[in-house]
Amino acid sequence: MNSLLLNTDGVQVPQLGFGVWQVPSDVAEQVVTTALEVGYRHVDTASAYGNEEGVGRAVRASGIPREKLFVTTKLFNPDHGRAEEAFDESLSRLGLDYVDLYLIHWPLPEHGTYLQAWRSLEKIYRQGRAKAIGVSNFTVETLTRVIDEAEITPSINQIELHPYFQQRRMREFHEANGILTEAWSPLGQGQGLLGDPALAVLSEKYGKTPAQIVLRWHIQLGNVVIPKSVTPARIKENFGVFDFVLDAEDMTAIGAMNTTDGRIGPDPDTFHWMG
Ligand SMILES: NC(=O)C1=CN([C@@H]2O[C@H](COP(=O)(O)OP(=O)(O)OC[C@H]3O[C@@H](n4cnc5c(N)ncnc54)[C@H](OP(=O)(O)O)[C@@H]3O)[C@@H](O)[C@H]2O)C=CC1
Ligand SMILES: O=C(O)C(=O)[C@@H](O)[C@H](O)C(=O)CO
Repeated sequence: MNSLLLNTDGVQVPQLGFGVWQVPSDVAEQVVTTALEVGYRHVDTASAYGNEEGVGRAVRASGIPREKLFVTTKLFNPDHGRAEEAFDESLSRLGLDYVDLYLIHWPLPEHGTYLQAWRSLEKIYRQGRAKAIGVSNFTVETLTRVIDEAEITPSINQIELHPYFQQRRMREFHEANGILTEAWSPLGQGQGLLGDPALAVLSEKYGKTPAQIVLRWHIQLGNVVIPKSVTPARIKENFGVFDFVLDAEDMTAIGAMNTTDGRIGPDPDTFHWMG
């Protein structure tokens, strides 16, 4: 399993993780248990997903030493002004003493509260209760403000990223600032992308499924990647991406799949969902 170094105190993140958006808490307990049995060591949840309890139960029952696991959760939008309390509530639902990564879920630029929230995350980090801190859905503009005005640069920005929406500008910005790019909806939510004829050609060439081709592309780009599945065979399939390498020509071919209107999820500049 590949790991990437974060910009904070030598903390490493397993490059392939397991996402649990839209998974009810009891199902999350089952599928995280399956994922940990398959070999995943990194789980991505959020307060907004309503499944931190199930994730925590699976993590605690796994028998895997806590330091070998990487658990991420996120500060939900209505909690920007009470981040320390919200963090305590997440820890308590997870039943853990610390998380490996705590993220601001959305920047909500019109509310102007993300810097205040970030200062609370810095405090949580200094207390050792989050081994690393980062953001999600931040744009060049909102990230620049954090970098310029806060003391700690976010270690990761988790953003929508898949072959139809490749986020080149954000990836370049992250690289220039020592921030890791983490891809959400990395399989395009399993919709049209996985049936694309270009992926069928590569699937045939490498003897790998379209999902494995896409995940391998993310790995070779240097993204942290967190596919979600509640299907045991797919959970296993998505982990099978470390035994082959896409050649440069095929990386370029997937690079050419980018579209100008490929976004599936909300636009961070205008998304103000309060739950
Ligand atoms: N920070 C943020 O704002 C956001 C973060 N996220 C995070 O990213 C994670 C992943 O993103 P998500 O939106 O869930 O979408 P993904 O791109 O991971 O796709 C998940 C969908 O693809 C299907 N699928 C999974 N594996 C395969 C496969 N091998 N073959 C065919 N279909 C497959 C799943 O079906 P099934 O489950 O039925 O097997 C599910 O419907 C989330 O779970 C969450 O942790 C997501 C959105 C926003
Ligand atoms: O999954 C997440 O982390 C999200 O933020 C999304 O659910 C997002 O809120 C959304 O897509 C709502 O439609």
